[in-house]
Amino acid sequence: MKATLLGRLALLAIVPLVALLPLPEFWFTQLNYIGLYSLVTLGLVLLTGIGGLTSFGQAAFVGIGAYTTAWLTLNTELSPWLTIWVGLAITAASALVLGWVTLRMSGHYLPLATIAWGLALYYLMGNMDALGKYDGLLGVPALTLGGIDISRGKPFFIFLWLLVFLGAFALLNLLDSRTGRAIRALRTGSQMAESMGVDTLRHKIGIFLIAALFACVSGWLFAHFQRTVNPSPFGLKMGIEYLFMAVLGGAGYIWGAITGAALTKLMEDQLQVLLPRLIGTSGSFEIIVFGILLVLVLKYLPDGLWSLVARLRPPARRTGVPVDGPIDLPTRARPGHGEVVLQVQDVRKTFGGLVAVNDVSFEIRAGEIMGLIGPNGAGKSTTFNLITGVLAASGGTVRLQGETISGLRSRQIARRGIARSFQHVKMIPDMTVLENVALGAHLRGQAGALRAMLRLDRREEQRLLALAAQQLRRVGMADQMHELAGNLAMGPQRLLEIARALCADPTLLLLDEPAAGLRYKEKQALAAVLRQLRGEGMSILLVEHDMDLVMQVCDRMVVMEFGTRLMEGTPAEVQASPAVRAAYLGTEH
Ligand SMILES: Nc1ncnc2c1ncn2[C@@H]1O[C@H](COP(=O)(O)OP(=O)(O)OP(=O)(O)O)[C@@H](O)[C@H]1O
Repeated sequence: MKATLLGRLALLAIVPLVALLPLPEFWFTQLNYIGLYSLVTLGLVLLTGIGGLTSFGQAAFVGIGAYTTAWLTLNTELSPWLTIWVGLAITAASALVLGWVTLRMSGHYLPLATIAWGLALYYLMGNMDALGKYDGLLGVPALTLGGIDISRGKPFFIFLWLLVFLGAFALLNLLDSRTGRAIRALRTGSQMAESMGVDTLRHKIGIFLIAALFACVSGWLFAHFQRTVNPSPFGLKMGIEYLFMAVLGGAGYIWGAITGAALTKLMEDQLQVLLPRLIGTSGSFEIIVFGILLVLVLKYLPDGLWSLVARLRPPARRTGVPVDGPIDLPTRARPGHGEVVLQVQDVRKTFGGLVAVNDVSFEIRAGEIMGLIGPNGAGKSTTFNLITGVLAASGGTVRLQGETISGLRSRQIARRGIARSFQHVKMIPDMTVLENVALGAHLRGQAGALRAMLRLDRREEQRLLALAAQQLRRVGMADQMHELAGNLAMGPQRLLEIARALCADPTLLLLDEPAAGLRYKEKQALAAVLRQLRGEGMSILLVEHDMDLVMQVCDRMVVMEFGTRLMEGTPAEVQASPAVRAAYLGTEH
């Protein structure tokens, strides 16, 4: 922590020191453009590289910041120090509306909507008399601080780059937090994050908003730096160029944003001189080179140039937040041993004409492991998805401790005390095991994005990480907590999912084929963990194909066939049943 803080202070101190260097004015102008681009790409890294949402419309948000301050300072007495807030408010309102409409839909709606948005705003700026049409607005006043003009040269350089670094630190803080883990989970699709209680739509809109606000600040600075605004720097071409900068630098890395912005600006300048000379005619040929470069980077270095630097550093290891501190988080009231925890009553699911689950009923009691077995296509996963809210039931009721949960969304069900694992492990490979597990504790914290950015979340963060470490010890993975999750073998990956689910302090644990892909020893370790959890009073529903494991650990089991409940009984009763044997062998019974 201290090392990080010192490093950041050193970076901030370097800015005024660089300004003291006897560099030609031209270089400061270059660095100023790089800083302005970096502010936009920082937001894009969060949005696209980390959140997995593509926007071609960031230049339009830059335009809003620039035009707002230009128009207001030219037509009213407002100081630029006030117009920035107006620009931010307009940006926030447009980003919220755009995000709210498009982010609810999956697929390519956001990229398409941002293209439409970029084009619409470009033509709006170019056609409004009040905004000077395509000539724009001239004579934007200078930005002054204490009577000093800070809108050009070295003073602008210092102000701008301090903002760039502070913005980068805020984003780094954000990513290293409860909200940051939720944001990083967005790329894996919404199912896993929602089952941890994350409101994925809110988080998507949140990062879209943050990226737009970063772009707006860049536009505000740009208007006072250029002293004039016109639509061309805010068009779709520039929107694509910002995306190129983020991809080139490394869309998953905060420092990749600055790297990409710097390289693009420097290359652009060189190419604009060199290419017309080589070709013998003038034109924007650099765009062709950028296009080729983009293809090459995506093919050979999909994580961008910064990934080369990131590879040199040791795997992420948190030293700042101690993981053995007090946990001190509120816990759920536990049901008494033998009390009914889950009641599945006449649950039904149809897909068109197919009845995948046909009026199935069963109960799970506190402190027992219930197996849900059956041949392929019997309806186990569908039943699992009906309980966890991934699918809406066509009929029947599911109750958790007497409260009806059917019809609720999966994050609402998670809040009520059901935690789950996935048939195909869902985790974030470039986060550490500890961070992945801490994602399971999402609902046990409250700190939001702003608190995280300002580092006011440390007490809570310490508790969440201590809790994650405790659950990792519980499943025997204490030694691996600082490894990258992507490096784990299948056995530990399954245990990671169990530890993550346990972080939610669940009343009921639902495990979807946890033994799939495990070797014998790993299965034994899994069986030991399940028995230990039952010993601690946990109720577990186990959907599993591995009969050895099921017979070893389950107290009772429900057997399904063709969507219906074939029988329910102890492992011995199920094993002795001719009907079950026939179902598995595919013979008549
Ligand atoms: N989204 C869906 N749309 C249409 N049919 C579906 C859908 N999901 C499942 N089904 C069908 O419902 C039936 C039950 O499938 P389900 O995946 O629940 O079985 P399962 O017992 O979990 O099988 P497995 O052991 O192979 O995972 C199957 O016939 C399957 O093809």
